[in-house]
Amino acid sequence: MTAMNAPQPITVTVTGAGGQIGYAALFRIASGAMFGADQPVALRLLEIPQGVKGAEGAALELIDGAFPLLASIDISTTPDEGFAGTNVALLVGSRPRTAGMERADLLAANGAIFGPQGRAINEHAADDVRVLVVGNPANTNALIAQRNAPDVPAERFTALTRLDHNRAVGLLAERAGARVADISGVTIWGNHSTTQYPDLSHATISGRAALDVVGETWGRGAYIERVANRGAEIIEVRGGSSVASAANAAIDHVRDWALGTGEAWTSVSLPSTGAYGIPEGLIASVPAHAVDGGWRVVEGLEIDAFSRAKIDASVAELAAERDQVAAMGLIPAE
Ligand SMILES: NC(=O)C1=CN([C@@H]2O[C@H](COP(=O)(O)OP(=O)(O)OC[C@H]3O[C@@H](n4cnc5c(N)ncnc54)[C@H](O)[C@@H]3O)[C@@H](O)[C@H]2O)C=CC1
Ligand SMILES: O=C([O-])CC(=O)C(=O)O
Repeated sequence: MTAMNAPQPITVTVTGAGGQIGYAALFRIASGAMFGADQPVALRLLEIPQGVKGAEGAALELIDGAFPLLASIDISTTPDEGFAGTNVALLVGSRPRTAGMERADLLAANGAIFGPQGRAINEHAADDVRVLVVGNPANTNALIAQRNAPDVPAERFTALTRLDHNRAVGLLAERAGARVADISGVTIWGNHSTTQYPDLSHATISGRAALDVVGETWGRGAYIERVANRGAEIIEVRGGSSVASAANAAIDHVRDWALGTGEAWTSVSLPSTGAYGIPEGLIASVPAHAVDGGWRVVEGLEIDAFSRAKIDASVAELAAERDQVAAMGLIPAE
């Protein structure tokens, strides 16, 4: 018997769907991990011609998964089609850095991807579209997409620092011999890069100050380095960059955005409205609750001198990236 009031499917577009993170994410989205066990999803897989076979293969396997919540699968190679009517856009596909490439080359190559994608989202996505950028350099790619989508509210554009957040929580739990569920109040500030600041100042483990449990020497020293360089550690050990944990974090991010965080907070890269001294417009990681389908930055946290310097350094990197892409004409003038 068909359910009488089955909800309409939520349309999710995944770019780079033929790549590794796409492969790890699609099956979990289809299984209900993103919106819950009662919410159907329609998947749109957006690839470039070179990657389309990977997307086609994933689509064949999605059929073979016989997921009851999977309403449809469409594959496209143009952003206009790929974002048509989309409610959630996961921008995973991007140009990885290759040997000899300067950061400026990477920013230019990605500008050529995220500018047109931003414009296509502006023109063709659903009115309630929510965007999560995973492809690196994620924060600045998100800025490029957002600034090319002037009709979409700026706060609908976010970048992934949930993987950094989850790493920070996981490594703290391991060190303290605690359960992840007993940890709260961890924050990642700034850029998804090695300048990020994993901040334990307000974190607790079973109600005790985390810095008292693990000690300041570690919590404000080796811990920060470990979290900030975890991506490189994974590459060294696995021989390839994080895939399943990145897909997991992207799903956590969208699930919290859609369903809410309750009392807990998480870390999200959001367009700044000036909170905590972060220049307006930069897409920087902050502590946030999700309430009624929107992010609310956690207010009133005390920032001591150590934290201030760390936040400022990462935010300065974001400002420099913004200035570079502005100089290249990849974001429209203010
Ligand atoms: N923010 C974060 O925490 C993390 C970000 N990443 C980043 O995620 C990105 C994807 O990683 P993987 O899936 O492992 O890479 P991958 O190389 O396996 O897949 C990327 C896919 O994107 C496709 N693609 C490239 N340009 C595209 C475009 N214009 N439109 C649609 N598709 C396009 C490629 O054809 C390829 O299939 C990389 O930029 C990586 O650095 C990875 C881990 C964590
Ligand atoms: O470091 C990389 O290349 C991939 C990445 O963003 C991460 O693992 O955090």
